Amino acid sequence: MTEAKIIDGKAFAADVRGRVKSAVDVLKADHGITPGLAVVLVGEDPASQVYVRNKGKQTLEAGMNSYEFKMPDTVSQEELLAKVAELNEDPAVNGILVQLPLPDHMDDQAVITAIDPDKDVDGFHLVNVGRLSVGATDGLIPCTPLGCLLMLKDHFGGSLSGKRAIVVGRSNIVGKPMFNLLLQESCTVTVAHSRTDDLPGECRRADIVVAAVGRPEMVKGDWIKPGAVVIDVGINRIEKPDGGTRLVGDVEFESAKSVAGAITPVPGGVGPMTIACLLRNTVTACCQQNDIPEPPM
Ligand SMILES: Nc1nc(=O)c2c([nH]1)NC[C@@H]1CN(c3ccc(C(=O)N[C@@H](CCC(=O)O)C(=O)O)cc3)C=[N+]21
Repeated sequence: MTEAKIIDGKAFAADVRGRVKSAVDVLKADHGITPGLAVVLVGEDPASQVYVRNKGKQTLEAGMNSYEFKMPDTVSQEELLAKVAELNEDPAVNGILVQLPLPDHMDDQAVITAIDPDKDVDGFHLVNVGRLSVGATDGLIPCTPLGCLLMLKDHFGGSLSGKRAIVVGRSNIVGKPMFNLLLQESCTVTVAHSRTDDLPGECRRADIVVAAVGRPEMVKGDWIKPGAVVIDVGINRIEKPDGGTRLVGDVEFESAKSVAGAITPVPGGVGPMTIACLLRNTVTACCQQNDIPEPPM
């Protein structure tokens, strides 16, 4: 048995960002338009600040405009909604991302609902959830599932038709949209979760395993069908024996690697693709708002 191919999400994401940049160049040269992404961060969470900084940096590197708004965690929901309303009306802003989770005194769903669905580059608005579930072509697709799908299609040379897929996890931001995307690609899809009977047995039937449960190293190597493709969405920070911390996924990488046909690592797998797809969605949104055909990405 040969070892799995390690899918290099970092390299793949750099490639997607390159294609996004080429699309941005076309929009600038042929239409005089520079896409803009607004990111709103409420509070001082250090990890969130790092993510927001990376998003801003990569947005600029792709040739787009980046607008960052930091609000203290004492801000009221009304003030945040007023900011969202202002960004909805601003023609320079094609995409709006409000970093989640919001502080406890705010209602995440109410804030998402306030975003113009056509600027909702996270794809979390109910209108985009609905568009995805009916297979509409004008929706914005959540970045993490979209990144997973791009890696899977690349691995299989374009078509996933007929593959047996399992999504472990049923969240609104990964599990459910991933189910819809795989179904649309004509996979036979199982959605498993904490109450699933015989989760190892369900996983062993799958040609494609997408792990998105948020439990460190839960999916073991002997749950994987030999040759299956494993996409690990988890990003869990765990304590090392020496007291430091390290990042692990939802899959036990070492044992899965010797069984799978291909596997994404953590870090360097799905994470970088999430940000690349955010930039891609911003270009998609910009083209739709300006009635311009989307350059190939
Ligand atoms: N409205 C909203 N949209 C989001 O998309 C969103 C959000 N809120 N809140 C926070 C989470 C988290 N998130 C990540 C994106 C990239 C990496 C990433 O690139 N990770 C790298 C490095 C990880 C590290 O070193 O910490 C990797 O996996 O290789 C991780 C996490 C987007 N989020």
